[in-house]
Amino acid sequence: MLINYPDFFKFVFSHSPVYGVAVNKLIIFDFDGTLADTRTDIGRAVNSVRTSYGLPEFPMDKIVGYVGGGRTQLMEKSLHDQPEKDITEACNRFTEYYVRNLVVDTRLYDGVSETIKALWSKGYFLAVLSNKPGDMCRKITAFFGLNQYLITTLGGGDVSTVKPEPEGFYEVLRVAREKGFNGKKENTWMVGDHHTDLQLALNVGINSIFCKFGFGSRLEMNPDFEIERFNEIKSIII
Ligand SMILES: O=C(O)COP(=O)(O)O
Repeated sequence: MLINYPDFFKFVFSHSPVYGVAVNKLIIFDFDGTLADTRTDIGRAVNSVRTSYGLPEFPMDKIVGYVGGGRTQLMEKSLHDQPEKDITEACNRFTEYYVRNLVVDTRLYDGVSETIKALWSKGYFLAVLSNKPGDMCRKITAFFGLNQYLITTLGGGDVSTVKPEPEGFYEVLRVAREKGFNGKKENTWMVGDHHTDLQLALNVGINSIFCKFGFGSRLEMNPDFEIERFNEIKSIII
């Protein structure tokens, strides 16, 4: 692996208590609709499942409205007109297509790489907590070169529940503490585009930032902050 030395030293210094820099912020990002616009690739994978059952394709915007609660829920909603279905089998068909086509049209939103790097350079602990299956999430974050900045990337299947249940958050917190995070809940942020992200933040008592550029819906949830562009996170947190 090639080490970028200026970045490496920035990390060591900023994450080392020896140098007296406070290591006190944990920022947890949702994935779909927050870091990446994954709509088209998810949509194609869903339609591949529908056609495998002999069903007509759904328009993308309809499918996008079903994303957010993880793969099982996505399959249940996307096959609501197929009475005879085995959801486990449908999930397998979805996975089989999607793992081979994870990053065809998927793109990071503007400012994501640069902002993640800036937050990491400050010594903050960064993590991804998604309802998307964890192995798929990690493949995409790796593809975009984000893994080096993340203490962990957790998704569906890594813990037994999905957001807004708090289990995934507590696992991220455990990893962060193990790596030296010494802050409190008021120094912890959930950044997402979906009501499950905002509900999770409320459930565990951390700050929330709602990404208006994403494709999720906030429903009746009230985030602490809203952003139009990803890089606005810097002015809120730094
Ligand atoms: O795949 C989903 O259902 C949603 O994934 P997300 O939590 O990263 O938005």
